[in-house]
Amino acid sequence: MALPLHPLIDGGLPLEKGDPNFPGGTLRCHCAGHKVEVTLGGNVLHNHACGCSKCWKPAGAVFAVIAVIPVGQVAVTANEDKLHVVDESAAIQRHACRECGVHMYGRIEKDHPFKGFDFVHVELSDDKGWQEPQFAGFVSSILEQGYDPAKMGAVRAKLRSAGLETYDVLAPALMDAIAAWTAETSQSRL
Ligand SMILES: N[C@@H](CCC(=O)N[C@@H](CS)C(=O)NCC(=O)O)C(=O)O
Ligand SMILES: [Zn+2]
Ligand SMILES: [Zn+2]
Repeated sequence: MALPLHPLIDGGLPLEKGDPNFPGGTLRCHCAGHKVEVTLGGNVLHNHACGCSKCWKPAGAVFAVIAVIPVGQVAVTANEDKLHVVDESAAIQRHACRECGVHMYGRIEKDHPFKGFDFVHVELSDDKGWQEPQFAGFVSSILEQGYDPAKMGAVRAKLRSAGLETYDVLAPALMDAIAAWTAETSQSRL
């Protein structure tokens, strides 16, 4: 059964590994001209598939592929005036191109365990060597967007066959980091 999930996951297994010495590269939006460009000064961390409704996905994809990178390694290098924040009330302020809708980077401005990291989609770059997706998160969230519940077993099996363990929030190491941050910040407020 063909089960398209995302071009980076569908196109041949196992996933091509990233280059540990990769120096970074440039992300470009989908506009034909006057593309928004974001230059990343290093490789990404915690790259993963995300099934949530808020992350940008290419046409036809069920999952987004999204990673984090320190804010200091992110620079908008062309056509910044085309960017707008998709949802000002979200923790992650997703800066998208007004014309093509592609999310160029997401930034957290409020107190949050991941503040200091930006969220980016490496598929917007032609450069090779980006860290490959490490796991699939928010998998059950695809149902909230109308995905057929009968296909969930096949979706999880396909993700696992690509080497991506599936979680309904994030992978344990990230959940631990969030919980430890919550404990630390609540104690400091006592
Ligand atoms: N089930 C919800 C989950 C949304 C969600 O919590 N997304 C995660 C992963 S990207 C998040 O950290 N969101 C924060 C935000 O969007 O600001 C949905 O699909 O909309
Ligand atoms: Zn665009
Ligand atoms: Zn998401």
